[in-house]
Amino acid sequence: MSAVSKIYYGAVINPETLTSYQVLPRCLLAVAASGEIAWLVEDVEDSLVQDTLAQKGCTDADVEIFALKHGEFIMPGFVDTHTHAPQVPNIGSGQQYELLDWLQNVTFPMEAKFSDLEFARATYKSVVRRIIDYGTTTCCYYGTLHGEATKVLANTVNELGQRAFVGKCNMNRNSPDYYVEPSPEASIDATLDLIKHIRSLAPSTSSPPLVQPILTPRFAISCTDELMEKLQKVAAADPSLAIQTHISENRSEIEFTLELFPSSKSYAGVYDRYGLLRDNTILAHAVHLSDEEKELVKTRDSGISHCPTSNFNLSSGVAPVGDLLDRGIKVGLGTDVSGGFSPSILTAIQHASIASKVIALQSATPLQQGSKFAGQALPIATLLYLATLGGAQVCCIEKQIGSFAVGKTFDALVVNVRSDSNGPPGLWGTAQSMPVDDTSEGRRKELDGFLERFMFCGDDRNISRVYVQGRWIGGTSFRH
Ligand SMILES: Nc1nc2[nH]cnc2c(=O)[nH]1
Ligand SMILES: [Zn+2]
Repeated sequence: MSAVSKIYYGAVINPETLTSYQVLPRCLLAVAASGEIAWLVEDVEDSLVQDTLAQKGCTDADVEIFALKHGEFIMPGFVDTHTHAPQVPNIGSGQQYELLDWLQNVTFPMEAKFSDLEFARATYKSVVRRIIDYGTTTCCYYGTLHGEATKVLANTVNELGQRAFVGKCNMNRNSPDYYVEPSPEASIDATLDLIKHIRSLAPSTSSPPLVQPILTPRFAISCTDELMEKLQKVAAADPSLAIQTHISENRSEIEFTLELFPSSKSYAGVYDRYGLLRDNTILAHAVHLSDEEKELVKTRDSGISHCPTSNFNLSSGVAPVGDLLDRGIKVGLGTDVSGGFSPSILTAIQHASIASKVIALQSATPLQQGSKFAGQALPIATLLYLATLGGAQVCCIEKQIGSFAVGKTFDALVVNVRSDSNGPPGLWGTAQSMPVDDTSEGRRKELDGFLERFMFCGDDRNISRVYVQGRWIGGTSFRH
């Protein structure tokens, strides 16, 4: 690890498990020039900061110290495990449709426009900029079916410094004539070319690289058997290559999938048959999986991207996240723009909470023995985990990001709930002055309250700084 280049002093929120997180009102955290966390001391009184720095061999002269104000805190950046960059211009339109009609009437016409590289350049620049400023430090992006436009997306992400997985859609059937790949061969050639391009972007210093390729069969409906066989070969030849797709989002979609693949018993069975369910596979939605499919997903160690905003907006249903968690399946959050109408993971957190409450309200039976989450409202700790460390697990990068520990990289947000953030009024309260109860317990309680209110009524105005790999890349205080 390189020498310490920056020290942060102040309140830190650090996710630990699905049911716990650390609330650290006075933390000293050191970041190395390489972007890794060099050391972290959890509880340091103001009067002891200089002594602690001296003990760690740091003097004011050689490192920059950023002291947070009262009402500011640091937390890990958000992980969006599923979104569609080319659909951002469609946000807020088409909510009258369910999935299959929405794709035909709203989504495919917009995605087709990305054959124009100038349009792709201008749109992706503003899309990625906005997603960073919303606090997403790692994002799993679907591009369009166009290889060249998806290279533009990958280049843009790389230039703006976000951590991401970027894939082009494989889709050679059940799509309009103006927006479909001509053959399985053409689909695979463009995919391999994109993978090569993205891997060539990697600077040799960061491991894993900031931007990684991801195999992206749009969904089973849009891929012929022949294309699925070819995708299987690409995946088998490259076990480190991540995979993303949609699964079991909408009842008509499931019915059609089973018609198209009559030899598979289930939707998950289709992907499994083609070797596409593995530990680095991200499955978006999983609203209507059978128990047998959930067991298959668990056995393969694939992850689920829970996309509650989209699931409500396209009337797809409510994913049984508590049950998935009880089964030990990895779960993260996804915005699924523009099925979802917000690119903010904060909105996904809020809707994940509401979704879990809808399930809890509908659960007629008392909790089953051994179930920790099913049928219950998800607590703050779980929502925080899904948005950060859970998402990192789904992407198989939990050793690098998702929480703060020595050796992990500093992918973080500075959250500001002070009135000078211009954030939502609900957050103002006493954040400007000193804590009402200036004891260690009082400070912890207050910080916990700030976190909860940020998660439930905060927005991008409350995110003043966004860091990826130690580098300041966005937020309201960032000069664009
Ligand atoms: N929500 C959503 N589901 C899909 N299934 C196939 N394509 C899509 C898409 O673009 N969005
Ligand atoms: Zn999607």
